[in-house]
Amino acid sequence: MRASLLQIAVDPDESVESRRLRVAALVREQRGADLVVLPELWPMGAFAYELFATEAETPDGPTFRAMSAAARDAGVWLHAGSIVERVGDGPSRRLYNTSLVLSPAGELVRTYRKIHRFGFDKGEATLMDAGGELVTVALPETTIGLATCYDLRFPELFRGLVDAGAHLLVVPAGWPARRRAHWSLLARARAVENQSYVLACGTAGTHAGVEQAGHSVVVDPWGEVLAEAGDGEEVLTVEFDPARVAVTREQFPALKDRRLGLAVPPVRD
Ligand SMILES: O=C(O)CCC(=O)C(=O)O
Repeated sequence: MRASLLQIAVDPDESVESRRLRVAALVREQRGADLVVLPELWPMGAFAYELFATEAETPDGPTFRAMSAAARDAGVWLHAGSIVERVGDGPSRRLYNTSLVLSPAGELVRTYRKIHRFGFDKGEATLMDAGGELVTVALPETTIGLATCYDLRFPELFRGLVDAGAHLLVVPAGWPARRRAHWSLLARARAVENQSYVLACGTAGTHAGVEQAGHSVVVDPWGEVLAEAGDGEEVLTVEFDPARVAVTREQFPALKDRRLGLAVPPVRD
């Protein structure tokens, strides 16, 4: 299986529409890949909070239309990263950080609304609503499980995806450079503990004053880094055998030793 991770530079001097056209052209260049992955909120940037409302769109909006045509022209499965999804209008309007997965025919196959919102008492955590549903997608070669950026810090989400049949965990992100070490460490941890491939695709550049970590990475089910990007915009292409997940889980069957339902001891003073 061949995957291309497009580590897009998100800089404020490029308009959202120009970036969409540029990214669509990059996706078209990936003909021959089985899966192409884009980062989180690449149209405007994960920290461009002031653009969330104005650039919010529905899952069949301008980003989908541009990516649909590009996926079809390239004949690839496309994890199109995430958009700010708008649901409803007026006072009842809601926003979600929503990933889109498209088939090689350009159809929208599944969406995933980011479950863990980042920012504590500001930013995404206050501007967006949280998703509540684990999402997997069956591709011809393997089953992928979806997570987004800050989700990477929550191992129980990934264990849920594995229980739902995922062999390959796809994590689009807009991770800041300041915590790059966490990004690399957590991507490997999620791969090792879940005996799964991890494809983690971040952004490059600086937007809203936040330098992005880059260093998109592909980790195999043994925790080995198969490929890692640098700091700038880059296409990271990697070939791997999805069957290695089943082999790893059989040869080192740690997942079978899980002890579920352990009683929580009472709190003592
Ligand atoms: O967890 C982190 O350090 C970064 C998370 C983040 O930037 C995001 O979810 O947008």
